[in-house]
Amino acid sequence: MLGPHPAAATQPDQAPAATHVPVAPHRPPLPLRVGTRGSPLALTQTRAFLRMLTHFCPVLRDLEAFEEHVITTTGDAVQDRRLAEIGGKGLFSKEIHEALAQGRVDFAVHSLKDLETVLPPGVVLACTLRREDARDALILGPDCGAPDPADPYGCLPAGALLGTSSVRRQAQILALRPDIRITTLRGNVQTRLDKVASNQCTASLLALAGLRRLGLDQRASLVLDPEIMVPAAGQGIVAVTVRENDLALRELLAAIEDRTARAVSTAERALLAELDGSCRTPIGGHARVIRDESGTRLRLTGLVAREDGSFLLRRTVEGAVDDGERLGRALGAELRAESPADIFTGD
Ligand SMILES: NCc1[nH]cc(CCC(=O)O)c1CC(=O)O
Repeated sequence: MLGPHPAAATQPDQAPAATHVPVAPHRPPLPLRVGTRGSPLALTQTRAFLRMLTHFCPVLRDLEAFEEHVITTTGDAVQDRRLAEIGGKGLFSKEIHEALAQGRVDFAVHSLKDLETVLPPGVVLACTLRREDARDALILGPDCGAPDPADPYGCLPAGALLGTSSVRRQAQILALRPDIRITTLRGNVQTRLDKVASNQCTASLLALAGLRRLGLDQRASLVLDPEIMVPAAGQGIVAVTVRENDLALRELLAAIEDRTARAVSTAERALLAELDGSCRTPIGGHARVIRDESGTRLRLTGLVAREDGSFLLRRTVEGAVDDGERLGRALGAELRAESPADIFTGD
């Protein structure tokens, strides 16, 4: 039914200027085909983004304007092993970007934190959307005590079984509570909540952003201060990728970009790129735009740790809002210089 997509055709340069064929820059060929993962969170994010795009761009206010293409990624297909053991980057985006490069979809919506720092050739980050809360939340099961913000892990009984597949969360909690045991917990957000509720693990840690978007944030027993639990780079930000040469779509998407989200994600992703850890290296990155009497600036916190929590290094730097790339690189280099080398080589 689709046939060759109009975007694939080159503009006829033989069209005589006298005909004044209107080439409206904001009217891309329809339908626009959006690539997305099929998890409830991915679909919720994708549909919210399409609503926003429609609101911004009235020409798309047509039910036929979009076509949703659900693409299963390696990260979706593999549920029984720790992601860190599968190895490789872009586990949640590789197949989607193949579809983009091959012209099977026109753009793709992702959780920025699942997007590799170096995108495949010909693919660019078209826009970053306003950040939802970047913090992690503690999900407590029936064996836990009452949550106390002054002592966030005090509610976890000795030897509690924490369900997580994130080495970043694991390392940070073990640094404060070495008695805690870690068990791999994968699957979508609802599955993980169910495993805590049914006591298959004592507690878990999830991004508050995902819970909020799914309307499940009442399940967050306690939200962790980013100083206690440094979030992942890009956590809470939805990002859209597009073909580098699709200038019309890039222009459209750039217009709805949230500039603060771009500034913080540039810094966080530059930090991640500089550290170039394996996915077994616990790394956190969290930037904020600070506005006070001394002006507006970017504050970036980075974290490097050992998986077992026996080493944990956290540093914060500040700089100009538009200098995130340099700031992230500099902080990454500093953290790397101060960490034992084996953390990055995985020996
Ligand atoms: N791969 C898991 C993933 N990717 C993005 C989110 C949450 C939403 C976000 O960070 O924007 C989650 C779930 C979680 O970490 O709890």
